[in-house]
Amino acid sequence: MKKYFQLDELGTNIRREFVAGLTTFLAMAYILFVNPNMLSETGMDADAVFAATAIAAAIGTLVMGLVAKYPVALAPGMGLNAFFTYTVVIGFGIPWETALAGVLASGLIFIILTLSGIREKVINAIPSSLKLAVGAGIGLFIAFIGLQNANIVQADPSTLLALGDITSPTVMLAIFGLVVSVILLAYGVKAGIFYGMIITAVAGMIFGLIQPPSGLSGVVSSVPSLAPTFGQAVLHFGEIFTLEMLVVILTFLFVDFFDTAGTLVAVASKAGIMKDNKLPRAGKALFSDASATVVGAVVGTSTTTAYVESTTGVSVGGRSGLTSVFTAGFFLLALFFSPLLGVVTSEVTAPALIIVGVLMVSALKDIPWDKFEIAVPAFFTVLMMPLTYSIATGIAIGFIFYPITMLVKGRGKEIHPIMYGLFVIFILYFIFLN
Ligand SMILES: Nc1nc2[nH]cnc2c(=O)[nH]1
Repeated sequence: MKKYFQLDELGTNIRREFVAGLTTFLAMAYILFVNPNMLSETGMDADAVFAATAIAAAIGTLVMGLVAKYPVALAPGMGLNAFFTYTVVIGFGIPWETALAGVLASGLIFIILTLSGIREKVINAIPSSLKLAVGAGIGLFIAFIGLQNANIVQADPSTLLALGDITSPTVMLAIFGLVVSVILLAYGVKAGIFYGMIITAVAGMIFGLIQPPSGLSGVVSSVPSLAPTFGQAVLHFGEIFTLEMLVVILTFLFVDFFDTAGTLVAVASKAGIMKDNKLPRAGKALFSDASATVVGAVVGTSTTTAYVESTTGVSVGGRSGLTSVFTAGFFLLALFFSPLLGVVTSEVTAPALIIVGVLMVSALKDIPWDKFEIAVPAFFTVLMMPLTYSIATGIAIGFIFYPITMLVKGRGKEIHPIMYGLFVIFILYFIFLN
């Protein structure tokens, strides 16, 4: 096992990979509750979606760990589950079974794109400064998710966003967790984020903000049935051949493509596994991601994708695919211990998400801000991710500016032809999206 995962070469060990796998799992565990909650608004069975979420995450993450050997975990994405629920099913009135068939189609197209090597070529054509910007933007995005989940920031009718009610006990618990985790990390404790989560959960139980598990039934439960959602995507595959579904499928494809590319680069840079600004084994990592979407659609969930939360595991030392194998194992275990996961509330995970933001924005220091032609696309890439609540939209806006500023500054020769292609595709994306 040590040899297969090259633990010695990567300067890691089984214990550290285990803590990393558990940390990533805990940072992502909220999806086990958020996803069924959201998708059930379409009429899907919440218990089946819970099981589908855990199974899709476990299989996708296991393949990523074993085949691509990346410390990257996967689960149904928060951007695309919202698009699936609120735009496709509730907005367009498309039945969830057909929408799920659309997810399946996008996953299959992805596999074809990956096998043809197109995805890998696109990722490698992105200039290093924009790759850094993507990583930093994802950092802001994930910190924003954390701040929002913990209600440290909240919606405001006049300014869109404002500070939340920081005197509310649950918000105070999240802030307590944040301060504890920051102090542990400042002292150099590698698993500071993980210990911070445990301390926050225990404090939450002591102060009555988190329900402690009671008795055996509060800890273990049977695996919910997948029957209501399993295979519906396949059964309804014949319904995707409409113009409306074509737009839906292309959106699934587009968002997943760039979200995954940005996330893989961000996590790989953080883990120090990028070589010459390129992703080693990129094809395998992309294939793992694409097949996870297919598995997810078949069992009953919207697009499964590489999670930015994987950086929490990397930040406690996770470097190899073994981290992912452990994370996958926890997702499988979660199927049996679903009541226990109630302890991992958003107040417990929020500090981790916010601190990961701190760690990820460090990429900003390597962007040449004194070069206006780079500063502009990098700035929009970073800023628009949290503001539009979409990694893919941030990338699209930033990448539209890149050839414009580079050409005007007389640096046209340095632009990779693929970046021109993306310029056109992103403009078309915005035209047809609206
Ligand atoms: N990269 C990524 N990470 C996430 N974490 C939660 N949701 C998402 C998502 O949609 N994309």
